[in-house]
Amino acid sequence: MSTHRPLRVALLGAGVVGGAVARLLTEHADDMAARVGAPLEIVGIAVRRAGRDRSDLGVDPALFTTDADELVTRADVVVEVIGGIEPARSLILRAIEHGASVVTANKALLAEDGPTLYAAAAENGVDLYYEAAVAGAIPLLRPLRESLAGDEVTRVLGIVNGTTNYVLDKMDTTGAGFADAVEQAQALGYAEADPTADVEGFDAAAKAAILASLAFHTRVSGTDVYREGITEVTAADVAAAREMDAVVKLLAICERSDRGVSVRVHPAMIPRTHPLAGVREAFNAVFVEADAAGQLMFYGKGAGGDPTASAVLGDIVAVARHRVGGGLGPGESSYADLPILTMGDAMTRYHISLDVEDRSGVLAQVASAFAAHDVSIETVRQQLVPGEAGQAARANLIIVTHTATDAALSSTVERLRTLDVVRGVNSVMRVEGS
Ligand SMILES: NC(=O)C1=CN([C@@H]2O[C@H](COP(=O)(O)OP(=O)(O)OC[C@H]3O[C@@H](n4cnc5c(N)ncnc54)[C@H](O)[C@@H]3O)[C@@H](O)[C@H]2O)C=CC1
Ligand SMILES: N[C@@H](CC=O)C(=O)O
Ligand code: NA
Repeated sequence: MSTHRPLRVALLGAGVVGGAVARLLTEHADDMAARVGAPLEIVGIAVRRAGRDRSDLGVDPALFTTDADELVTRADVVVEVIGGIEPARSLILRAIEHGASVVTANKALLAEDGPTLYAAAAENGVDLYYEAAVAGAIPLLRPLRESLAGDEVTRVLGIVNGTTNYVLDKMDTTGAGFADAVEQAQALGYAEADPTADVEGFDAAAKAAILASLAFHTRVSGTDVYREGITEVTAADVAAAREMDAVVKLLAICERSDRGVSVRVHPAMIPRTHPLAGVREAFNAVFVEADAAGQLMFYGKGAGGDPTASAVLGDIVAVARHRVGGGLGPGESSYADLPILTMGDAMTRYHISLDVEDRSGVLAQVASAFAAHDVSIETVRQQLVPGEAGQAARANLIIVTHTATDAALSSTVERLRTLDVVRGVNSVMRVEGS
């Protein structure tokens, strides 16, 4: 039995994640004490509104407070799960200045201003842990920060947003509409307080920034990440992918080359045979490629109260152990300071669907637009579109390119738009994973 004094834990937020943390911390109190070497005592739970019935959490109602500023000054470990930039940032900094170690799930804040928090933690000799911030329950950041610290990571590629994966999966498998699928994801506790962060790709971009920073020992913020969400993905895009035996996924791609670091988040078609294509509902999956380790794959629940709380609890145990036994976990590592490349430099492939006139010379004109930008075509498929009486015959051209820079590919599309024989560009989507 440990003789160490109880460690005081302050919880900021009792929403989807905070509620699950409070409940699990209480239910597993004995096991947690044994693992840490000291009892963990919840000294307060900051909430926005007092008086709500929270009896389902199984914690003493006297612990709820609306005074988060005061609460953070009397804790050994502060767990921030309110989300957003402010007041989360000020509360974390105040907690650190008062000597508390911090556990947070707040990827938005880390991607916006992580270095300020890491510096404050280092200056005050406390831990700042955030495993839950990327891919929920999946142990991913600790492997990057610790297990792979001796290797050189070259690529991190994956599905890191549960809400958008859920939405795209429902659109593909049940033909659900976009808005209905988003509502379902919200009801299941996957979506952010404002689901715009999910569907516009901000959440995945924040996670990509955190992953790239850890993987490449370089500061990458959310604004360094090229971002496209899934709001422009149409049922026709999903159907076009199906025709190619592919699926549409929102991918986060962090790559290191001789020239620097490229970090992007956008929807892409991936072949159904690719392991990421089988990632359903709100699950996440991330591939990591490292020089010596080769390919690694991480898979599991990336969103939801209990799965996210699992990662938070793991971090609480880690930082509490340091309180008992001494020492600190690794801090920020940004020594490599690699240049951040633009999206134009990224190497990718395009799937382009064109509405063209069905007459001689059309293919040659289209092909010349690709050649002009040194973009090589992998496949071309033509489908005749039944024309209306008296109108010129039309065809749908579906072109998949070989790999080229995104700048060359997007210039090619611009050129295609100017051709007389091209009546319209129906859709353009990147292709990854083959
Ligand atoms: N829900 C999920 O699946 C995951 C969430 N996260 C992150 O965890 C954090 C929390 O997310 P959720 O629990 O889903 O959000 P939520 O909206 O369910 O909970 C946040 C809670 O904080 C409370 N709150 C807001 N301002 C406050 C303040 N000043 N003082 C005290 N309480 C305040 C809100 O009333 C709400 O109950 C966010 O940073 C989110 O990005 C991370 C991974 C997964
Ligand atoms: N809203 C996020 C929650 C986890 O980070 C998601 O849908 O993945
Ligand atoms: Na995680």
